[in-house]
Amino acid sequence: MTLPAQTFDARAAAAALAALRASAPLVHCLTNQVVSNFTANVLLAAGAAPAMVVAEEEAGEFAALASALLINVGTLERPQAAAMRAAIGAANLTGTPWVLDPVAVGALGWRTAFCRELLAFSPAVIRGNASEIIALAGGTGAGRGVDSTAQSDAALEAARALAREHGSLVLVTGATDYLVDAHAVRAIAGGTPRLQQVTGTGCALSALVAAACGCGAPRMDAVAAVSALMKLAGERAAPESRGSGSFAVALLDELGTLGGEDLAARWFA
Ligand SMILES: Nc1ncnc2c1ncn2[C@@H]1O[C@H](COP(=O)(O)OP(=O)(O)OP(=O)(O)O)[C@@H](O)[C@H]1O
Ligand SMILES: Cc1ncsc1CCO
Ligand SMILES: [Mg+2]
Repeated sequence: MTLPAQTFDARAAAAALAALRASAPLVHCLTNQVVSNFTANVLLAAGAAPAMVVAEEEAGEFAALASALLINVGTLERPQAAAMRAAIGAANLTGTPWVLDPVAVGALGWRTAFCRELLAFSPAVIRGNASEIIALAGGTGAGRGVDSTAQSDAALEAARALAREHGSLVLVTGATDYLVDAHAVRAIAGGTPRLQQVTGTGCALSALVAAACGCGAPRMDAVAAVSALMKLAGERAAPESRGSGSFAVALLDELGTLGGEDLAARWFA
């Protein structure tokens, strides 16, 4: 049975965001072609340092010296799959935490099998929408392409099963984000549906999750912090913008401006 969700610790998250900004983690991104540039800009805005080192010949070398690694299968192709295996292998040898974003898992067979194979290599965090998390855990969660057809709370059982089996934290995103480990569920509510009208906000959040894993703060607090940061940046950007284009720009501005004290003021009960 799923545990009742508690709200997250906004003060601890605020401290974790400060630690992220202070440490400027170097995030190695093996991500999809659609969101690569946006992801790099989101990381920079939040105070991290992005690097997209994509060749199989270099991916292991770079993963070994990065603060954290992001694996996102959104536009997976065979050479990229080889680079991902190399990067994860090196990351696990050197203790670099890595994050899995299982884009469109459940909707497509090859990437579903690939992501299930990767679970054996213990991702620090799995971040996906509800359909992806349900499918990754073995359920019938096929979304509509890269989009979820389920609400995030429908994926809580699946998230807990993944957390238990693989020792990962799982962040299921949606109107409420749920951060799940084997013992607890923390809810981060808020944001704006506008976040779904710009491609790659979830993918870029997964990169921020990697930054959170590489910043030295307690992992649960740091991942909650970046979930809350994306939600609050969306809330602030929405009224400043005229449509998707200006929303994306305002979102980057807000990601760079908001600090831990803003998270605490928004969510501290
Ligand atoms: N209905 C909603 N209301 C508020 N925030 C939302 C809503 N749906 C998603 N979000 C937020 O949008 C961001 C992306 O989450 P989403 O679940 O859409 O990821 P995704 O489907 O993987 O996105 P993408 O594949 O485009 O990168 C998260 O910050 C999430 O909290
Ligand atoms: C639109 C799209 N197609 C493959 S990956 C991606 C980015 C959002 O997940
Ligand atoms: Mg996604």
